[in-house]
Amino acid sequence: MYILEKAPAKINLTLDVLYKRPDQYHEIAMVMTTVDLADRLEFFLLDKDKIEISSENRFVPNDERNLAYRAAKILKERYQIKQGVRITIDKQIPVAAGLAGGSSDAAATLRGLNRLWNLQLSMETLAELGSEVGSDVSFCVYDSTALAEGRGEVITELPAPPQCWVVLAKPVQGVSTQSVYQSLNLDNLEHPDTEGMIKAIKTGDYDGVCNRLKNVLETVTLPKNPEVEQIKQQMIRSGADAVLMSGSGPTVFGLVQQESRADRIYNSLRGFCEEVYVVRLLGTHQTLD
Ligand SMILES: C[C@@](CO)(OP(=O)(O)O)[C@H](O)COP(=O)(O)OP(=O)(O)OC[C@H]1O[C@@H](n2ccc(N)nc2=O)[C@H](O)[C@@H]1O
Ligand SMILES: Nc1ncnc2c1ncn2[C@@H]1O[C@H](COP(=O)(O)OP(=O)(O)O)[C@@H](O)[C@H]1O
Repeated sequence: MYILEKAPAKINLTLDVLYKRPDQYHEIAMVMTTVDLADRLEFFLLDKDKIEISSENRFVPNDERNLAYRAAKILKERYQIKQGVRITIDKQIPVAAGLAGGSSDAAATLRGLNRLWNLQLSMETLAELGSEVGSDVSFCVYDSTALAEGRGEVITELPAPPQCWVVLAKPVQGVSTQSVYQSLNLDNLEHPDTEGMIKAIKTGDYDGVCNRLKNVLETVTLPKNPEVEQIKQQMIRSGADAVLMSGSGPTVFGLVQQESRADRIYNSLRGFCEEVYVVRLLGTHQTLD
C-alpha cells in the first residue's frame, strides 16, 4: 500500500518582523499563500521498523537531516508506530530558495503518514507537531492561505487571494534563513500593512494585494545579493503588476493577471536567470487525483 502527497511551494505576500525574542527566534507576522510548483512525495509501508528517505536532488540530504524524516520520526515516536515507511521525494521546488520546500515536504509527510498509518489526527494536531520540525511547517500543513504569527506557527487561515499568474525566479546563490534573521536591523524598519493585505484578500481586491506586497527581510538579502534587485527590476520592466522577494530569499516573484504577460516576463528573464517558473497561484489545498 502507498500514499501520494503534493507539497506545494509558498510565497510571502507580506513578512513583518516585530521584535527579537529571548529564545533564538523573532516574533513575526506574515501573510503566505501557495503556488502550483510542488514536490511529490510517495509513502510506502515497510515491515521493518525504519524510516527510509530517497530523493534524486543532490542538495537534499537522504538521512535524518531531511525535514521529512524528522516529521516522520516525531509522528512515529509520539504515537508508538511499529511499522516503518519508505518516503520518496520528487523534488521540484528549488532548495534554500525562500519557498519553504523542506517545510512543505515535512508537512506533506505529516498529512501522508496520518493517512498511511490511519492515525486520524486533526490538522491542528499535525500543525502542532510540525512546529517542532520548523517554524514554517504549521503553515504548510494547512497548505492554504494564512496569517502566520508567533515564530510562524500560530496560523489563522484566510481565503485564497484573487487568481493570478506567478513568475518565480531564483538566483543561483542560496540563502541561509538563520543568517538573514541574524543580520536584520530592527531599527527604522518600514513595516508592511498586514491588516490591509488581509482585507484586500478577503475582498478579492487584486490591486490592493499588489500594492501591499512587502517583506522586511529584503533589507538584509537585497544589499548582499545584487542579482535579486536586478531580477526585481527586470520583472517590473517586463510588465509585472507587483514584485517581491519571498521569505528570506533569494527567490523573487512577480504577479500578473494575463498569461501572455507572464510569458513575456519569463522570456525576458531566461537570459540571466537559470531557474524561472510560470505557475498559477493556488491558495487552497488541492487533493491529488
Ligand atoms: C523566513 C521564513 C518566512 O516564511 O521562511 P524561509 O525563507 O525559510 O522560507 C520563515 O520565517 C523561516 O522559517 P523556517 O525556515 O521554518 O525556520 P526555522 O527552521 O524554524 O528557523 C531557522 C532559523 O531562522 C531564525 N528564525 C526563524 C523563524 C523566526 N520566526 N525567527 C527566527 O529568528 C532562527 O535563527 C532559526 O534558527
Ligand atoms: N526535504 C527537504 N527539501 C529541501 N531541503 C531540505 C529538505 N530537508 C532538509 N533540507 C535542508 O533544509 C535547508 C533549507 O531548505 P528549504 O526548505 O528548501 O529552504 P527555505 O527554508 O529557504 O525555504 C537546505 O539547506 C536543505 O539542505
